[in-house]
Amino acid sequence: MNRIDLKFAELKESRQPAFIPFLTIGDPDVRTSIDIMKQLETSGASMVELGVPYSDPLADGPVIQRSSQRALKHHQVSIQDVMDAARQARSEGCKLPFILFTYYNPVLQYGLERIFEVLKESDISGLIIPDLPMEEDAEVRVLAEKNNIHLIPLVAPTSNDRIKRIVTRASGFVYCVSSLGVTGTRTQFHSGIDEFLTTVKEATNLPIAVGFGISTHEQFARFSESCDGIVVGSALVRQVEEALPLFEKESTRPQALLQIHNFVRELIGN
Ligand SMILES: O=P(O)(O)OC[C@@H](O)[C@@H](O)c1c[nH]c2ccccc12
Repeated sequence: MNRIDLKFAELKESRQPAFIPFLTIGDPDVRTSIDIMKQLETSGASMVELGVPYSDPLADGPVIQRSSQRALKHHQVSIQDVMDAARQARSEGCKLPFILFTYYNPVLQYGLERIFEVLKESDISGLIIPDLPMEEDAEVRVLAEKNNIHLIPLVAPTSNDRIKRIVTRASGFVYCVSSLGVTGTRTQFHSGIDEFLTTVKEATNLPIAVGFGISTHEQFARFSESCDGIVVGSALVRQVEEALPLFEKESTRPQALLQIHNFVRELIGN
């Protein structure tokens, strides 16, 4: 058990879905990311995916690609910087369960043994590595289990007979990708999305979360029926992008955070 399990159990009691935002840490700077993390908690987030900016985000659409470029424009934002940001947010009272979101290359460079020790020290409860295939995840899974960190797998509508194998090794929750292709807001999802979600739900006792393309309350409500959690990245990152000029001046930062608050309230329903 860790913060992620406790949060899902709490939400199950109140029959509410988890709202799981994704944020590129360091966009536009780490201090602002920490302020946004705290705002997200106030506004109703259940846990948060802390994105490590990456120069080659293959699975990301234009909004998150731009966000990574902004974060990396002025300075390197490493896995260590993101874990330090998580510690800082925690020390400032943020109680959200944290999920480190990173591509595999930076993990290998950081060091597999070391990353799990520091994740644990940083009170980060989950890890998502979108480009780590199940066939290569044995060593990572062993270290994750040893450190009580959930290695959260992604399953796609095309996973088909792999779904069973992926979910039997899952931990924390299963991240169901709603559509094929890259991240980014969408008006429609994969044609067999509902059957896909049912298949995953039937294959595991773990909570299932859905992500990719969700940006409106109507979409959020629709998936609240069949999923235990809903991930929203690009639509939120877009809000950060639009609020950049307000974040730049101390006097207008509260207005920037209020814009993010209003977006979240509209998305998840007041
Ligand atoms: O951005 P969207 O369409 O709301 O999807 C969530 C997504 O951003 C987040 O979970 C994520 C960011 N980068 C990724 C790469 C692969 C899979 C998922 C992700």
